[in-house]
Amino acid sequence: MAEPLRVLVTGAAGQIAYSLLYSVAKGDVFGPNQPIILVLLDIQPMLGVLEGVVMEMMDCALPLLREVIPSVNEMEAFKDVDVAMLVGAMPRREGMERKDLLAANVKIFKSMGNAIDTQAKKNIKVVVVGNPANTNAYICKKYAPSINPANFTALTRLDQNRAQAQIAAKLGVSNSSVKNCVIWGNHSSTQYPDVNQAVVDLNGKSMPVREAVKDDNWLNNDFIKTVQQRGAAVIKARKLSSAMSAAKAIVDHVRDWWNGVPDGTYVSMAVPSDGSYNIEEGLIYSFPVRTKPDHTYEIVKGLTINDFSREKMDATEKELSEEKNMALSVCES
Ligand SMILES: NC(=O)C1=CN([C@@H]2O[C@H](COP(=O)(O)OP(=O)(O)OC[C@H]3O[C@@H](n4cnc5c(N)ncnc54)[C@H](O)[C@@H]3O)[C@@H](O)[C@H]2O)C=CC1
Ligand SMILES: O=C([O-])CC(=O)C(=O)O
Repeated sequence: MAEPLRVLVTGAAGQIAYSLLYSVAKGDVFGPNQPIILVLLDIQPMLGVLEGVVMEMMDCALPLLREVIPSVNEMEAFKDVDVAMLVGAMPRREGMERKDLLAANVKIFKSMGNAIDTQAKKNIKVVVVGNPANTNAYICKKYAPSINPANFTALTRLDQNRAQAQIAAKLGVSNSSVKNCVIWGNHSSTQYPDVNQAVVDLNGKSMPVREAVKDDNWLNNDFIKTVQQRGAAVIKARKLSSAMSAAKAIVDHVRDWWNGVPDGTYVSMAVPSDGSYNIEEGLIYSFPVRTKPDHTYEIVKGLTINDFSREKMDATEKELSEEKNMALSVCES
């Protein structure tokens, strides 16, 4: 069997982690032959809850789980980490936008960037989940200059899954029949869910989603708004933000990054822009990416962008650029 991977989950006493940890520990991300050591980081006041989570992880008696290490010490927790799932941050409540969390959360990611820079393995893979996820990932990357910037990503897979599920429900097909829905930009209400490249398997035949749905008005209006506002709708209903679906999306994101996706398909991840599609370089912007079995990815280039898409891609870029400037001034103050 392979050497154990050291996987860190922050916010480990919180609600997303409670759905995430079992899935990671039983092999849904790294596969059935990869043992793991789980490091669970939270803050001092949550230590009691964290200890309960550790007991439960132990009581699952999972074959791949070699060790569970609770921690409230950031520097210790990041030591030699291979993969970090950065969930720990304040969630929003009803009526807030995710960027309203910026002042409260962004300093957490500055401090984690420092810990990654000095403690983690140099090829660490990071997914930021805590909101505002893209901008927190930008700050984390900035404060870890010794790590390849491409190793910092933020989660927009939940948005992709939401888009895919809306299309599948509209067409009455299984979720797995729908492929290549793209999320552009920020994990916020300006994100642009784009089905122009998406395809669906219908009666054994692959066809463009637009052709199958035959309702451009729905695709260009209600569909986009539903995906953009889904997080807020869940908060309104549950009085808590999405947790089960967020955990599932983290599993999907890291599994596909680690293992690669089949030829001809791609997934959405917020990654540092390399200037593709004229998006400001360095911003953590959600693009379609092709992941590969060597744990790397490339942004899918050359997709046709019409005027409708361009306007929406630019609007979400503008928001990210503004968030970046606000975050930098918070971190420098
Ligand atoms: N990107 C995405 O798709 C999604 C992002 N989120 C975001 O994920 C974050 C976590 O959500 P929940 O688990 O529901 O929140 P929660 O409040 O249930 O748990 C957050 C946990 O993080 C811990 N924490 C706070 N500061 C920390 C620090 N410096 N180091 C380590 N742990 C720390 C808290 O003590 C708490 O246990 C929120 O910011 C939420 O908005 C939620 C859903 C989807
Ligand atoms: O909406 C929120 O605040 C939580 C989140 O990011 C989501 O569910 O997409």
